[in-house]
Amino acid sequence: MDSQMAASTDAAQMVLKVPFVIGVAGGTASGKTTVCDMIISQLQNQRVVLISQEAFYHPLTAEQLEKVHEHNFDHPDAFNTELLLSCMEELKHGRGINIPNYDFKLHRSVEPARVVNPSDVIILDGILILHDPRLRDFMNMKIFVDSDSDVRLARRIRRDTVERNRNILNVLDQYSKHVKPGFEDFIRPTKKYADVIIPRGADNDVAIDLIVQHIRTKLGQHDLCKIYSNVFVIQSTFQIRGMHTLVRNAKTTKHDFVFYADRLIRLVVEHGLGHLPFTEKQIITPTGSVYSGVVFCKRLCGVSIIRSGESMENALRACCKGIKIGKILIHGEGKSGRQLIYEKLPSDIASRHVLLLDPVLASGNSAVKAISVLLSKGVPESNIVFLNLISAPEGLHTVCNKYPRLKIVTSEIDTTLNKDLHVIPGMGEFGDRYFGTGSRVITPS
Ligand SMILES: Nc1nc2c(ncn2[C@@H]2O[C@H](COP(=O)(O)OP(=O)(O)OP(=O)(O)O)[C@@H](O)[C@H]2O)c(=O)[nH]1
Ligand SMILES: O=P(O)(O)OC[C@H]1O[C@H](OP(=O)(O)OP(=O)(O)O)[C@H](O)[C@@H]1O
Ligand SMILES: O=c1cc[nH]c(=O)[nH]1
Repeated sequence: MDSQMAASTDAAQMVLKVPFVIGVAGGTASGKTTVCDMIISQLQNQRVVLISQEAFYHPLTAEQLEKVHEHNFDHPDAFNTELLLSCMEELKHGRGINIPNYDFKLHRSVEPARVVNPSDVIILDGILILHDPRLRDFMNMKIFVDSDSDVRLARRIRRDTVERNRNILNVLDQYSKHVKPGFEDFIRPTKKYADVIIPRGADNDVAIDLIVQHIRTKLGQHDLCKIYSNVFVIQSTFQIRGMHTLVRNAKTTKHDFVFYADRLIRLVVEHGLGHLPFTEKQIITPTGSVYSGVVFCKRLCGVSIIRSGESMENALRACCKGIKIGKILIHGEGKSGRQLIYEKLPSDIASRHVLLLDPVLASGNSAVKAISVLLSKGVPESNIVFLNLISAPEGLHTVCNKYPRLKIVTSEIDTTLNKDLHVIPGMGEFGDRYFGTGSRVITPS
């Protein structure tokens, strides 16, 4: 494969929509299926697929079939988790799959297999769906349906005797031998992995509404924001797209570039300030009424990465009167080497929240170096908000993996980097265009 093809394949991988995966666990007859159905029916205009862990039961051997009443269907070993993991890997990469069509009477899968197409949302449900850490790693949201055990037993008896035609004594025998111990030993312990625990199962409309709202928000976000909860992209509008169209255009004059870059920077700075802590305050308005408001965080400072980061200082000063701004100069050596050349930072920086300024996040090497300087001065990682105009996925992966507690605020996430580590589509050499020092146009490789 030539380098151009390799680059475009990489770019295609980057733009591939990663599904939002939800795991729904809970004891037998807790109402998992009903919760999933309610979520699906509320996510009307999304491509949603439900995959039940029950489809992945190992088929019973002839010997096991003879003693089916003694078989433990409530143990993690009863499931072919390796097969489920490989199915999830395929779906994650946008490829359709066939999953077993498990027959509960025959205790094995039957033809035809069920075809599952790539989807925006994948819901995995099952008693032990949160048990294997590798499966949990696929999930963006983990739910545990927590219903009263007496209610669950009553539902189970009704379901197995009325709907599945089973003998009540066998149902009770299976419950005390396997179902209850399986719940105590393996299912209940997975509750601690859940992001959301739904008490009263499907009767809890409020919890289900909140879950659906969260999923809708996540679906509207860039895939990287689904992966990294510390990445924030400012809400796109036609106005913002229009400004990006101007600054990204190679033909835009220096004057216009500076004008529109400044407008975008101002928006990013305002958004970034919104991530600082506030304290509540009530004031009296001229009408004599009480207004319940907030007071801005006072202990903050800016730090710009020279030279492009300095273009963001004016916007920060315009928003925060008299703010202290430190500087860091980093020299790039080859593709990954970064050396600190100079730093001048407020002496009490360790007790401040820091807005780190750099309009372009490319490989992330400069950012990692600058952040390590801040940490070495005693700034807590969670006190840093890194502000960008554009960010490449590679840089976001690098910074977020190394520093998961800082926040990154950006106005757009680009597609990829080219072999020279320029952001694609990007806006070229930001510093040269802003300060008028160059005329080089970067060609996509
Ligand atoms: N008797 C019997 N039980 C089985 C078999 N296969 C699975 N089970 C039981 O099915 C249960 C798993 O399904 P449940 O969690 O009850 O399924 P569900 O219908 O999705 O439950 P909710 O949606 O939460 O109401 C386990 O407790 C197993 O004991 C089988 O072939 N025979
Ligand atoms: O994520 P990275 O791959 O490290 O690249 C990003 C760095 O590149 C740009 O600076 P540049 O080196 O062009 O210097 P300048 O600001 O002086 O123009 C940008 O302002 C970042 O500091
Ligand atoms: O595309 C890029 C990459 C690094 N720095 C820039 O200014 N632009």
